[in-house]
Amino acid sequence: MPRVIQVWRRRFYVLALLALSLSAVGMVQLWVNVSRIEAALPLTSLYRERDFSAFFHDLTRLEAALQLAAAVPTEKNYAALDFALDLAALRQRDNIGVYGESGVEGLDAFNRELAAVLARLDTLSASQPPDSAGLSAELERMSALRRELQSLNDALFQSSMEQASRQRTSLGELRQSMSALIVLLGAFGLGLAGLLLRQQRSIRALEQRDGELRAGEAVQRELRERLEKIADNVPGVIYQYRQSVDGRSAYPYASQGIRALFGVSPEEVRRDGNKVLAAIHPEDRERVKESLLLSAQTLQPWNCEYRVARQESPVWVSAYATPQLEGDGSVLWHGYAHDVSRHKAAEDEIRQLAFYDPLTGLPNRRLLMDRLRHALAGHVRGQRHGALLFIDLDNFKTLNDTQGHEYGDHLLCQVAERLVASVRGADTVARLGGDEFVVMLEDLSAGAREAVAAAEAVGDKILLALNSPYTIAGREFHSTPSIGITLFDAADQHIDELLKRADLAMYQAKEAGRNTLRFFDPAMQAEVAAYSALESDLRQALREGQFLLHYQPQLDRGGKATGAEALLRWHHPVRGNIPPSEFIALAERSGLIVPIGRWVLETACRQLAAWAQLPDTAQLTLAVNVSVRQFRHPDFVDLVVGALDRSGADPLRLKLELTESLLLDDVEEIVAKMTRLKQLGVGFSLDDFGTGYSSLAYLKRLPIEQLKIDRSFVRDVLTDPNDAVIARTIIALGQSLGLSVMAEGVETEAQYAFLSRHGCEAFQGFLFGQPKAEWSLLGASPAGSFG
Ligand SMILES: Nc1nc2c(ncn2[C@@H]2O[C@H](COP(=O)(O)O[C@H]3[C@@H](O)[C@H](n4cnc5c(=O)[nH]c(N)nc54)O[C@@H]3COP(=O)(O)O)[C@@H](O)[C@H]2O)c(=O)[nH]1
Repeated sequence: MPRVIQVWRRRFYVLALLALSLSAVGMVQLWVNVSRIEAALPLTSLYRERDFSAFFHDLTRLEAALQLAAAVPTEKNYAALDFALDLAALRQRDNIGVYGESGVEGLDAFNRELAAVLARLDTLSASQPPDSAGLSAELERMSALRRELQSLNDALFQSSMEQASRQRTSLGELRQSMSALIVLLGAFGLGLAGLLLRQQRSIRALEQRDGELRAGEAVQRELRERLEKIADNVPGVIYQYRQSVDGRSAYPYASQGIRALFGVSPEEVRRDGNKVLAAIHPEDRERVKESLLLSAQTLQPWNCEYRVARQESPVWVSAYATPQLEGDGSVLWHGYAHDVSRHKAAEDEIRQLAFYDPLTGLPNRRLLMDRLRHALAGHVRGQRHGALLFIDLDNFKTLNDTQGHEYGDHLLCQVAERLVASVRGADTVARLGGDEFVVMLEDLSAGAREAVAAAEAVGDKILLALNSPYTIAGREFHSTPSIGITLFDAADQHIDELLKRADLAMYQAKEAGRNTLRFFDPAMQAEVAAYSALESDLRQALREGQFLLHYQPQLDRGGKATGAEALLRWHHPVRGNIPPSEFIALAERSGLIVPIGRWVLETACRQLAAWAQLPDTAQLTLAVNVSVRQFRHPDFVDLVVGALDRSGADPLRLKLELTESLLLDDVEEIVAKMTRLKQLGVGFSLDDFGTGYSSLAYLKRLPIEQLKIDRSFVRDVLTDPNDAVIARTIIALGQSLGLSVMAEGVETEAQYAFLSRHGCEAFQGFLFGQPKAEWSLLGASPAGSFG
């Protein structure tokens, strides 16, 4: 086979194969230029190559015979030449119509060779002598043969051309059918390849899906195991609970926690959930059932707290579950339940602390106010009355102070018990603090008169109960109460005011001689209203800076100024100057004394620091009044320290005036606070000495340096022998305790002389100067002497 054809064939196959395989993997579209390839189709079957070699063989033979006849022109050689010619002509004749298109080229070559041989044959014929008859005949025959060969050759050429033309036609047809076949094959191959590809893809997808499914299953298995592990390890139980339409219940799933919580295993309740219900405290069981039923009906989440009965103490369980309606009508809850006993206990404790008095266990002020608010909200205006009884023990502070706190605490607890025993279970007995109790009576009666009678009856009962002797630590003790009563109905919306009314009535009872009860008199209402108005004015005064300080000089026996007392003044924008006696008590009761006292301290310290800059005032001390409530405030020491620091005042020049009433409460804490301030250099003076109750034992322990004789004794010191004795005793007491004694409210020279004669060393009063806004206005001489 010719090389070119072989190459073409190989290329075609390789190309076709490549195209098919590319198409099979979906990478290229099959495109085959058939017309190029068809030319290289195996035409060699039509190519009679061997026939041409036979021709050339004949020519070679003819050539040889020719050469021999030319060289040796014998008859024999001519005969051989004749035979060679004959043979060539014969073969030509046989093969006409056999050659294909490519055979034409071979035939051409053969004819060119043949023409050359025949030319030489003509030359040979012309060179032979004409007398050789046999030879001439032979030559004649050869010429005829030559002509025949020539014509045969022409015919052969013609036939070859026709044959070639036919072959071309059939080749064209073959090309077309081959193209169609190839296209068909290509298309089929493409389809097949696509199909294969698709199949391969689906197999791959299936394999992938299978892999994913397997992986998913593994993940799910792991997840399930993990969830079960979590569910079994969380404190509490995670469950599914089903209630069927026929009333049966079951736990299709319950974590292991169900054992600890309900004392049953998950297996036990898988088909029958009643064991869990049976474990619920009998008092809570119905409530649990009802709430479940409601959840099933409404398909709302179920949230319930209940107890699980235990031999020791019940366990509080908090359960939460969301219901889901099943196809068969049953309800399936997915839920979680856990032990909340500790939370409950903590809640109870917090509630107890927030709403109950730790000493007596009675409701505190907060709970009382809450119940009062509810009581008012529940009442229909004018239809039912209630009553508030404000109870204060008459001599509690004395008892507490002389006998100690424990004794006082015992008394308070016994009072609480007696109060509770004196009223109905629905009524409220509260302790506000200290020795103050409040009893709230509800639903007394529709009519005010009957309500008054009912409240009075309870009040009398309480009076009687609290008057009975108490036994504390084996000793008998007597205590009496003062009771203030006020009625309320739905019209009363201001619970603070209700308490104020009862409080005021209680003060009326105190003023009426104690150990009695008083009803709030509507005439007191004006006072209540005035108090309320004053309170809000005080707040405004603080905000708007309506306060100022006045200074009253304090002198030594020689009349030389040693310092001053800072006295608070309130310049009311409408009412003008309001004296402290009219608002200090209210400020104390409302708690406003704390911010007001803070302002006084800050201002006084700044004044001290300013005086320190001037020679005339640099040596002066400044006394500042401190109320009991202010001193008891936990931040009091820090407040003083802060005021000194901020102003730069010398602590040695600051004197705090405390009242005896301070000593009625928690002396230990008071001593500790005073000691801390004393260590900084701050001095203390005991104001209004002689008017209250002071235990000498405590007095000795206090880091005070001065006693101030109350001005009520000074006022009548010359006319009332008792006051004179008191004044002299205080002076003597001070001397024996190593304390200086100051007489306040000194208005006359005679008072001054008397007190001075009996050893009083320090003085303050109008005799030396009224309180003034500035030191310069006080009229002291440059040496600081007055009068
Ligand atoms: N907690 C605080 N209490 C304060 C403060 N400022 C004053 N007060 C207390 O108010 C009460 C009344 O005080 P005030 O009306 O200022 O009366 C003082 C003097 O003006 C008055 N005084 C002084 N000398 C005389 C006198 O010769 N005769 C006379 N009739 N009165 C006189 O005495 C009051 C000072 O008393 P005291 O404080 O006991 O030394 C009064 O209890 C003040 O303590 C404050 O900032 N905080």
